[in-house]
Amino acid sequence: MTEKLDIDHLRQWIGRSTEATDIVTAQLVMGLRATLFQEVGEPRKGDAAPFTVHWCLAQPVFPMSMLGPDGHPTRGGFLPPVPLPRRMWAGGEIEFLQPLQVGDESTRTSRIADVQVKTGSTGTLCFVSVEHSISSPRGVAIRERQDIVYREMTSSAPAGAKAPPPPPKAQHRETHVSDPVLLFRYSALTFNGHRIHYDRDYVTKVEGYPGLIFHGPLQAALIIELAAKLHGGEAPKKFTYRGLQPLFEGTEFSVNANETTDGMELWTANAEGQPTMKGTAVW
Ligand SMILES: C/C(=C\C(=O)SCCNC(=O)CCNC(=O)[C@H](O)C(C)(C)COP(=O)(O)OP(=O)(O)OC[C@H]1O[C@@H](n2cnc3c(N)ncnc32)[C@H](O)[C@@H]1OP(=O)(O)O)C(=O)O
Repeated sequence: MTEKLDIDHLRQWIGRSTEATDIVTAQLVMGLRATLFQEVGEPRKGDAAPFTVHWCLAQPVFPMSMLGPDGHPTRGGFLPPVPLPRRMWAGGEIEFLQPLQVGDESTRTSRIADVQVKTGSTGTLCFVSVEHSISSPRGVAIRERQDIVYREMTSSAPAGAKAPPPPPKAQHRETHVSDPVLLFRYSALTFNGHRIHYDRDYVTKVEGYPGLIFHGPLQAALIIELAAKLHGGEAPKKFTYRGLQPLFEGTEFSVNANETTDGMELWTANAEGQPTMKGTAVW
């Protein structure tokens, strides 16, 4: 049973802000490269880190006694106390201004930008948008908006679910396997205690999904790295993305790109070739 959503109360969180600082270490860069299927190498001070290393930096650390049932910090601190039980990373927009480097001290300033309730095909959704600005000693490195969605506990497939369309064709495709060890490594790198990524009993019996869920930011990170690789190693100026459906453990998945007149359309897809996250990159 879900508590009633008091949107006026939740919107009082808009404008709250927080700041945290961390250092881009060579060890972190090696771990992230390995998790992004890149050559690990021997990163040295001043070497560029993977483009989304900031998602591993200065993550909130709370004692075990302050965690909620899903493994995230109890809501109602920086994030509003949304009473819907199932949290997901919905999407966002990132502007890359300059790369973070090994040895950088980086500060992230975060602000709750919006809280909205919507009705989707899967039930009630509450979106919380958080804006972040990430700086390095050379100035602002990244600006982004992250959309987090909280979902009610619905039983099954979206109402009126139809047969999926044919999988989209890709000019560029990389395939990997969504091994639970990969998910565990990314949870560890991001100090993300969310049980849906590593606790199979919890994700299937409590949240009702068929298996462990691949992180949204890990899909986005792989997409961004592919975009940059296809564009001479340069991160897009702007990347806008949205999670469409969960990607589950244990299957092959792909990272895909099509060049367009303005940049690239990119997506991750499950073993059936159906997109699970899609994004647009412009340079
Ligand atoms: C880290 C971390 C957690 C994770 O990584 S969780 C894993 C990654 N995330 C996902 O797998 C989410 C995949 N997406 C979905 O499952 C569905 O898209 C979702 C979010 C359940 C919504 O599906 P619905 O079918 O119920 O929604 P509709 O398509 O009918 O849309 C209803 C309105 O909501 C807006 N909307 C939908 N999706 C998004 C989105 N991704 N971002 C922003 N807004 C979205 C849509 O535009 C509709 O709005 P209207 O104004 O047109 O009504 C961790 O926890 O840390």
